[in-house]
Amino acid sequence: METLKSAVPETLKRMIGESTPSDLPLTCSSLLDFLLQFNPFHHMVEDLAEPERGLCGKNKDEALKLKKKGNQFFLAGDCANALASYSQALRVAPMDADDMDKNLVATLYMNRASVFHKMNLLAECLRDCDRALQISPSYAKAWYRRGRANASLGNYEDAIHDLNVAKIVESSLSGKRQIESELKTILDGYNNTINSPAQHTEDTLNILDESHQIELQCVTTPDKGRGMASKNDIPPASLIHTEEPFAAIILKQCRETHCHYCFNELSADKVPCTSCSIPLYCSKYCQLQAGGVSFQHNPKNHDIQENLSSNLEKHVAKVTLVADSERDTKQIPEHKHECQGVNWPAILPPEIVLAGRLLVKSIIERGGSLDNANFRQIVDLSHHYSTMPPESKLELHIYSIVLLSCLRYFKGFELKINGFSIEQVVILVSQIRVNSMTIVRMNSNEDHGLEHQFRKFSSGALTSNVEQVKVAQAIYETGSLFNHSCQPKIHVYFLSRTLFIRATEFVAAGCPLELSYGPQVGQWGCKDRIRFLEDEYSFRCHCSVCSELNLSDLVLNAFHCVKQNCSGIVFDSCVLNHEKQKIKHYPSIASTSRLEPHLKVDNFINDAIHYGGQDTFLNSLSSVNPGYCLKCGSYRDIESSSAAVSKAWKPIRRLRDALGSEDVSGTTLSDALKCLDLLRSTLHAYNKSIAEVEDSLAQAFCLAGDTPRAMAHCKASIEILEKLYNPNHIVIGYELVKLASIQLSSGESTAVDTINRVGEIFSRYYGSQADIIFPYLQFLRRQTQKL
Ligand SMILES: C[S@@+](CC[C@H](N)C(=O)[O-])C[C@H]1O[C@@H](n2cnc3c(N)ncnc32)[C@H](O)[C@@H]1O
Repeated sequence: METLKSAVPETLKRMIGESTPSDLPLTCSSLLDFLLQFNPFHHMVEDLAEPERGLCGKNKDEALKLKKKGNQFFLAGDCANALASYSQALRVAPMDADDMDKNLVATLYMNRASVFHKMNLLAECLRDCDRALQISPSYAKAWYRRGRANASLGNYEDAIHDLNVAKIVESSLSGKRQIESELKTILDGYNNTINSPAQHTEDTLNILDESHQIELQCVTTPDKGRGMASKNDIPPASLIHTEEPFAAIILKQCRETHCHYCFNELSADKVPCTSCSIPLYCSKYCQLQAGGVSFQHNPKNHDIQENLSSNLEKHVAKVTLVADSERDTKQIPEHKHECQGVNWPAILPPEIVLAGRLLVKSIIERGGSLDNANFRQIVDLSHHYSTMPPESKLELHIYSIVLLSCLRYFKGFELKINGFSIEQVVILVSQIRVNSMTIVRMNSNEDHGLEHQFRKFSSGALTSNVEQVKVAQAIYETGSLFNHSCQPKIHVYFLSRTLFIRATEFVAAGCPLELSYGPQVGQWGCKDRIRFLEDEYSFRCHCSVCSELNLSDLVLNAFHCVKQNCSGIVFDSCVLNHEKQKIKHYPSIASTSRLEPHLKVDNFINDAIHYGGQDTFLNSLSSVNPGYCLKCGSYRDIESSSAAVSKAWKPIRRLRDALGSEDVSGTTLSDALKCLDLLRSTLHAYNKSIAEVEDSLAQAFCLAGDTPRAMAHCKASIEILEKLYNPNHIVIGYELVKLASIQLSSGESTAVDTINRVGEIFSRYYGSQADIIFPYLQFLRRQTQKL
């Protein structure tokens, strides 16, 4: 890329750097003309797109080496390494390669099944046996292994069928004898079970959610362009929108850990792509959805069928034939055009590969090429091409030409490279930058212990969400029309690839439905939020809370009045100037009619600070200087106070490090307590830093087994959060989970109320899916039954 960038003549670079969307036909075709006569460009495209040069193809020799390694590990009893070697071998093994008269892939699945069996991972073992048998239906060892795994799972009828088929297809006498003895043991076990009373099986959780009749409409405002609103009132916790992505792509850091189609965590029996060595899937279903039916096995069922009873014949068909539901790909396979063993999907940035997916899908859907006279844009989404830095515009031009050149190697459709098609890709990537959503997953949580809950919720900054992993980037056509608010009333989450949007509060008909793209009120001050949105999303936030005064923005980073019994606020110059600017820019702040009750200054005047009314407050804010108390006018030296605060953070950081290593000494704890006193006397009572320190101290006392003090600090942090956020905010829910775990470990019955409140908060955000996304909620409820 650097070679191409530096080779572009300066005049062309400038032209591209200064271009607007209407200049694109010219800039794109000029750059194409230049690159076409520049040899390194052709070499680069060949390296990326020629299958013979690709490193992402299958490789039989490599697979055989890995298989051998796997066998050695297995024999030495090293299951973890055997598993890793077989999985890697599966990734590179060509689907049609044979190894000692057997299909290599089938053998590898079978070997991996043996490892799973040894590790007692029986469901994984069964799935791998099925995969081996779908390729080689007369694979005796796979039937035998399947039978034993089924027997261990108590599926005796299946086990007996499996072993009967194994006996028929096994060629050696000793093998047949071994199977017979196994069959006898299983039959004995089976006879015992049919004589014992039937077991009650639990109903699986019904995850269907309530569906309110909510009708959405697209509305346009001058400040934010198009946005979504509802035609009717929306009660809290209602599901307002679900959608599948138009196209999606896994992020590079999750390629080895998450399924490349559904983005859930990969299980141990992951399945590779059938034609290249890049994607990994959690199941055959995902593999087929993403890659399409690219490799057809021709299982020779008739080899064994003639010796089978009709019962066994049915059993063999059930196991070896891929179910139609799996084969039936509902959408255009996203990975198919990338799947040539070529390098470009692994090397180009994800947003460019995603643009390729969008482009291909849209060409196939329209059943033609890109040279359509009526063709405006691939998707109807907004972009900020004009405001991009010149360097980004140049990169975007080059990447678009490289992407189109790579896609031409795919034979599935016709693609011309010209000013028009390049322009389409440049705009498409610009749209992806503004509109793509990041799909996140909660970190898996196998340990449901109370202490673990506490630590899990304490990790990271207090107000950040529970450990979330960014797994994929996706374009949702309707989802992209939701604008941003720093105090949203709706919430986004994902299950597999599906987007869910739910109202967390009541939303009146006609009100904008806005979600949070980034930080919210209470997380960062207004100035920082605005800068973040400008840097990351290239727009100046015009949400209602950024144009109004609100308690969180005012107190989040404020100082305490020097008079300890005065509850006044003291601002530093930065915050004060910003808030004054707000008043200047938004004169309507002075009109109480725009103020909604929650967290607005109005409320907080009546609540804690008693400034004598909105007007008085606004007047004092406009006239006060940094360092002076807004209420009594006393002066605090902000410079020395800030220095004292940053000094106080040192012992707090030590405490956090100690918490990380779970070894908090008495001195560390008492130093941190002294710092808390200092922070409390220097910072405003609702300053978020105090809440964060209270939270760390709660954690430390929890670790030390001093639950009463842990509880007091946890409650103190909740008290502050309740001032910064609305009472049903998920951040308070997270903190309440910590409180509940402390209450439970000290046997307090108040835990029941806390957990009920947590349940209410979480269901506003996730509806009945809360229990699926946060399994520990059920765990906590179960713990209360022991009280
Ligand atoms: C994902 S799109 C939302 C739909 C977009 N308004 C449209 O007309 O297609 C994001 C863009 O909407 C605009 N936008 C969203 N929220 C905004 C806000 N709070 N203030 C100003 N502009 C906003 C910005 O231009 C942003 O880049």
